[in-house]
Amino acid sequence: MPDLEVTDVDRAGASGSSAEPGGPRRGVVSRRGLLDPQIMRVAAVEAVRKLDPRVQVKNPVMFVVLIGSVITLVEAIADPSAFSWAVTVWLVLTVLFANFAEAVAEGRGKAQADTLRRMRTETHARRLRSEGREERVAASELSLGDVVVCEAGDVIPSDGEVIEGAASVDESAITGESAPVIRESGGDRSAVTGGTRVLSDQIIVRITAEPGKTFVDRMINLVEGAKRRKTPNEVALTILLAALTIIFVPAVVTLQPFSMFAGDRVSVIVLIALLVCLIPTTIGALLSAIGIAGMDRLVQRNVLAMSGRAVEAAGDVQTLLLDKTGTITMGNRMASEFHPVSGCDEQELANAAQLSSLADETPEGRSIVVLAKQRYGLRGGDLEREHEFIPFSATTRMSGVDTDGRQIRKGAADAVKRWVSELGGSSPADLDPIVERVARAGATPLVVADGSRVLGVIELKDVVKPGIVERFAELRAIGIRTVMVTGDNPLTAAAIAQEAGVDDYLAEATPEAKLALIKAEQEGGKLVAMTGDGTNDAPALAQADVGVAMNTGTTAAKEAGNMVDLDSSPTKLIDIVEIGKQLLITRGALTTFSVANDVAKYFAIIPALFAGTYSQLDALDIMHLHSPQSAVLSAVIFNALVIVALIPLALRGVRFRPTSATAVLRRNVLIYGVGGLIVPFVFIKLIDLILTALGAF
Ligand SMILES: Nc1ncnc2c1ncn2[C@@H]1O[C@H](COP(=O)(O)OP(=O)(O)OP(=O)(O)O)[C@@H](O)[C@H]1O
Ligand SMILES: [K+]
Ligand SMILES: [Mg+2]
Repeated sequence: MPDLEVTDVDRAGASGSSAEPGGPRRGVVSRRGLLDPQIMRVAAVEAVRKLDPRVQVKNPVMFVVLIGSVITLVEAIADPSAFSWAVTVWLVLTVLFANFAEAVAEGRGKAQADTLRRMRTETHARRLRSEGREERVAASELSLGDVVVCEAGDVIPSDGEVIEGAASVDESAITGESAPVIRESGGDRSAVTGGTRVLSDQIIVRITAEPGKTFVDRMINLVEGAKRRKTPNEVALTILLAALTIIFVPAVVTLQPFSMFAGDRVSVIVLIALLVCLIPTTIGALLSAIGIAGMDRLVQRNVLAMSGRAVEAAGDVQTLLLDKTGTITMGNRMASEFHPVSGCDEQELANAAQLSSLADETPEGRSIVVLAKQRYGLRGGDLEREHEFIPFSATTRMSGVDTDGRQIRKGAADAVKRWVSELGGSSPADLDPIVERVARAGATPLVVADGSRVLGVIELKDVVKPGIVERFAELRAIGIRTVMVTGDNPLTAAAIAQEAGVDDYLAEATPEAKLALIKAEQEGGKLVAMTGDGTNDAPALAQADVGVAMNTGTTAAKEAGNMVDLDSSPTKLIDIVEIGKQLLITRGALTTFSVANDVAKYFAIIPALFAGTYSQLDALDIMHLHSPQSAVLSAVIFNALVIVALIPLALRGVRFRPTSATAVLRRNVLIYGVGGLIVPFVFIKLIDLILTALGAF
């Protein structure tokens, strides 16, 4: 049983200190920079491997370029010329550059996956047989429902739920946080992760993960992008890009009759080069890199996103729901005082409170036993008679014991008062003022009743996590409304809501009420994020568009959400929203740039190509490129190089400042649209000059 001393350690661990602006801590997160030479080397090899048509066919734009390069290759072999070979080489390079962009984006994740794999190897477990005997097995042999013992020094062999005991655990291998955290049976902090290490005491853990499906396994899949699927937005954009590609095929092919009419047949090579310049290769090449890099940026901030869709949704979130206990507050509510009503003394209240909590495995229940024991000694003897425990549930908001003809209950004030009146009792006049006083101070009042007789109130203290007010103000600045939802009473909720600076709160919320609130917001057309840690948050986490579970939370919560915050920081959503917005803006900006670019290329090359044929086009030939062949090749080279030039932007994301959506849009159209129109003219001319100087054409 944990005593009061460990609490301080625990607070340090659960404090979500990442909310502080101090240096980042890293667990499995790779420290490598995105453009690290090692990652670049691996990516260069990957880029060649990705030439596989089965890979390419998933990206219609680049697939067309690949087919084009095969055709020009055949032409170059059949009728060799410096021009045909040059175009062929640059078309292949175009595809390679696109592959390279994707491979670099994947690089850091692959490195992290390797680190995680090393962590997973060769752990042993002490499995408990049903007769109570212990046996040593390899961690990989553990299956769902097995029960294992872990002692100080042991690595926890797989994911599980603590069913007995409490221990301090070093989770730094996963979270990078060096302060130990408490893991204990009952309540919202019972989940343990395979690969973390027990530092003190002993716990009995029931395995909750099937072999090969542990948290670390999922993390490996995730950072490696092995199971990455296109998000609906990406699919939609890919279809649009494919459509643009298809439209350009006839547009290019019909150039042939024009030139034939003038008695000057355009070669297949030129037509293909032209087509590649016109289709949206820039965004086609960088689209998946942008998505992968977004997920990677989240991992860098210790957030694991299980779906790319959630990351995108985060960019548009308007409402954030947070649960109170464990998310906004530290979450170890400790009994700090007994307040008897008149006609009852403190010892009687403490004894009843203790009796009702002896089997209450929640942190609240245990802290009540500790406080009562400190003041009046242990009263376990009362339970030698027949008894039945009533466990706490988020729906009844009560717990207690039936023993020796007595029914003792403790719980939320309204719940216990209702129970008392159902038994024909009534609450004493001084109860409400006590409850109110405790609640107004931001503490949680638990009313204790022995049958129909109310004895008094237990005060449970909790502390708001530091630094939260400022961060909620930031959320407000980017237009997100914060709502605290809690099972606690309205007065406590109001006090904590004010202290934390949330915009709104919902009190006495059952799991169903939390779920209903999310649905209501969503029906209003809003995207909703939810942050929570408890099993009672799980339905809401599953329903939310962005469900962020605290890593300190229960397995149920972590499985229900679509993101896990390894730092368990309630304000991590600010980072998540920022990364989501950045992802959407980056994709939009590069799409704008890409399309503007293609339009510009059209007007840069066509006049050069036909100036000799149709002299009317001379007026349009503002660039005066050296020759038609030089014009085409310059455009192809520019088209390939622009992909390389934009890789850093695609990976890092365009800079994000918290401003309104219209301001962002205006800025992007200006920079990336107008820029996209001008840049090709400048660089194609430059490349043309270089080619001419080299005496190429
Ligand atoms: N072990 C317990 N025994 C009896 N009553 C409890 C116990 N733990 C909590 N309660 C009461 O039940 C209420 C609801 O608890 P619940 O865990 O659903 O929500 P919460 O943790 O207070 O809020 P949040 O949803 O913000 O985490 C608490 O506010 C408290 O009054
Ligand atoms: K293009
Ligand atoms: Mg909770």
